[in-house]
Amino acid sequence: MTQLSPARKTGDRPASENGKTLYGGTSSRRITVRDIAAAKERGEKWPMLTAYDAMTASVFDEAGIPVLLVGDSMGNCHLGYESTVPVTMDEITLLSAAVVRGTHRALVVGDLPFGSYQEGPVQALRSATRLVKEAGVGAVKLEGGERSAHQVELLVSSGIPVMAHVGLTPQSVNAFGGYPVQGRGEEAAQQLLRDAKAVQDAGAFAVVLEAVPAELAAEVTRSLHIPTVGIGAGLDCDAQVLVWTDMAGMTAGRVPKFVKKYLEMRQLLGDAAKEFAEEVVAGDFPAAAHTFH
Ligand SMILES: Nc1nc(=O)c2c([nH]1)NC[C@@H]1CN(c3ccc(C(=O)N[C@@H](CCC(=O)O)C(=O)O)cc3)CN21
Ligand SMILES: CC(C)C(=O)C(=O)O
Ligand SMILES: [Mg+2]
Repeated sequence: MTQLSPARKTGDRPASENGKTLYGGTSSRRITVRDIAAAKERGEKWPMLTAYDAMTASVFDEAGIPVLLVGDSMGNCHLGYESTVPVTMDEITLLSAAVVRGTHRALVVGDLPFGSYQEGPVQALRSATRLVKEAGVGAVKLEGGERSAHQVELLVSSGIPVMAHVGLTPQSVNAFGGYPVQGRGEEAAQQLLRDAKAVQDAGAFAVVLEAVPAELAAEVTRSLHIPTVGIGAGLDCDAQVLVWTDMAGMTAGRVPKFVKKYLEMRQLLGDAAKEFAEEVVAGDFPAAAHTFH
């Protein structure tokens, strides 16, 4: 039998045999936040990737990735900005709609961009409502722990599932002065625990832990009943997320230390472009098979 997901530590049969796992499951209906909660109950780990267009999203959907994040990392990965800070609601809405159109099964989460929720719960609800109505996302994500708890509460009570994001919150790059690891030292660790608890209490269905020591992420994961989604947060989170252009080796320049490259896409695509160019220059393309008469 092909094992689509690893057997659980208990030595049970692979959870995929019942057809209900997030990754490797056989159900073709769209995944919901209830499925995410059930996975934590089963102790099942799951993968999440970013996506910024329908074509790439359909590849990940067909590969069985259960949750796709239309990250504001589109700013630097896709739109040529220096950071995520300039990304607008128009940009997130346009690309989120494309990702929803490209998928059948994945839960699509739209990232609320910088400036679209910081004014308060009412602004957050206006922005999140737009993403749900115009793009069709199943959930939204926003950055911040205690400081964003009121926003999370109003969205959730209005019927919009929220993924929170604590630790390194890249929209605060100008305040952090870069992208340093968070939660180092007793005081910072206690603050991170309070942040994670605050968004759980406010009703978030999951929380991203970015760039925090593995031991602290493990402690947060043990103390919450909602799943933690790690990025640079060690092995003991319930889920793992990577920016797709990073894991595919497509991102230009340096990538964070927590990235593993599963493909050298930049190199491969560049080689293909050069081969096409050389055939054109040499008069070898198009051949008979690509020609009408
Ligand atoms: N392509 C891309 N990948 C990402 O993971 C990502 C984005 N863009 N844009 C938004 C944020 C920014 N992120 C970043 C960017 C840099 C580091 C980084 O270089 N961190 C240092 C940590 C050094 C330390 O404090 O010890 C590192 O060396 O990894 C981390 C996260 C994560 N997000
Ligand atoms: C790195 C993930 C969690 C994110 O927020 C993004 O891609 O924008
Ligand atoms: Mg983001």
